[in-house]
Amino acid sequence: MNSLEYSPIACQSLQVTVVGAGNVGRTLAQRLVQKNVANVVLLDIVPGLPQGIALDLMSAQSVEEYDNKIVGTNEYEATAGSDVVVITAGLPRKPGMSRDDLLGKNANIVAQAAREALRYSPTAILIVVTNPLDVMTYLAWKVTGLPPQRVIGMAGVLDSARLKAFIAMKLGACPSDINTLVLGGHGDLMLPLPRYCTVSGVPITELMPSQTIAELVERTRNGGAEIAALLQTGTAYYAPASSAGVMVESILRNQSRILPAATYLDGMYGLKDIFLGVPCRLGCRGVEDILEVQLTPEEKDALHLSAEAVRRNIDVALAMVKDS
Ligand SMILES: NC(=O)c1ccc[n+]([C@@H]2O[C@H](COP(=O)([O-])OP(=O)(O)OC[C@H]3O[C@@H](n4cnc5c(N)ncnc54)[C@H](O)[C@@H]3O)[C@@H](O)[C@H]2O)c1
Ligand SMILES: O=C(O)C[C@H](O)C(=O)O
Repeated sequence: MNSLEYSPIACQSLQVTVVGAGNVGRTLAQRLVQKNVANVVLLDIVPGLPQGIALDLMSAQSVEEYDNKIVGTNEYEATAGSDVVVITAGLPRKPGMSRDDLLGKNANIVAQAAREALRYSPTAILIVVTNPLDVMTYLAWKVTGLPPQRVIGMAGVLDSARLKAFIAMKLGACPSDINTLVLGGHGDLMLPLPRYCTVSGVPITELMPSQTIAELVERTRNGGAEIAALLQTGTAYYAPASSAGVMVESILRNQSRILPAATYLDGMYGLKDIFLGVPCRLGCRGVEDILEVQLTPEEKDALHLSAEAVRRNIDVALAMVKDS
């Protein structure tokens, strides 16, 4: 053979659209292609930005040895046929702001992104990352009219991972030996559950005094704000991108991983018509199951308090996008 003539093989690859090519979006895109999870279409409103990042990541292909491809675009048409859509578009908070302060800026961005992306990929599963997370996930579900199991918010994996990191640092343990569970909304009232946290199966309540556990719980609740204050410009993105990445992977590889995520509750945990973080089985149909863990009366009250904080903003968000 003296010439390189490739005959194209008709094959269909998995495709993920990532809306928003900022810190979280571009890092997620990198993770997905480097782990060979799927091809990625990276979309942003800024002309040239997603195209530049895509070209940079394609240039790393031979060095890092991955096969999946990434293209950048400003047009939703180019995202057609995606299996999963992840929305990371929107503003991050600045130090001193709460995530809820982003509602006014991000509601229309998320509503438009969800509608447009689903118009071109009508069978996709939608993962929302933009804050305020639980409200934006509800909004994306409402404006797309998708079955609720196909709309999922990313936060619980991140919050649980932060708690794992803090436990590992405190005990000098290996993070992958640690299991944690954080329920509720992705806000100041999230509910880390020490009773369900273990190191190689041993409850942390047997490994640390309650005062230390209380400090780690508080640090987890403030985990996002702690990083925002250190960075000064922007918020966390490596762990958020990793967290969204494992959710995408569990869906596309039908791994059935049980991961905490914002899902639609219709009676479970005594809550109705709300997206809130609880353990979900994620597979090829999206949320395949929701696990209802046993809660003490105090934990249940705390979960409901967190839900109320989310619920207060849902109507505000819906009113914002009503006429757009
Ligand atoms: N759920 C979580 O746990 C979690 C974790 C980290 C960040 N976040 C949130 O994710 C969002 C993004 O964070 P980031 O750090 O990547 O911000 P960033 O500012 O780095 O990136 C945001 C990107 O969105 C783009 N964008 C804005 N409007 C758009 C539109 N209409 N269509 C397409 N793209 C648009 C911007 O051009 C920018 O590139 C923020 O709201 C942040 O609070 C959530
Ligand atoms: O803290 C933020 O605003 C970003 C994100 O929600 C996080 O927890 O890192």
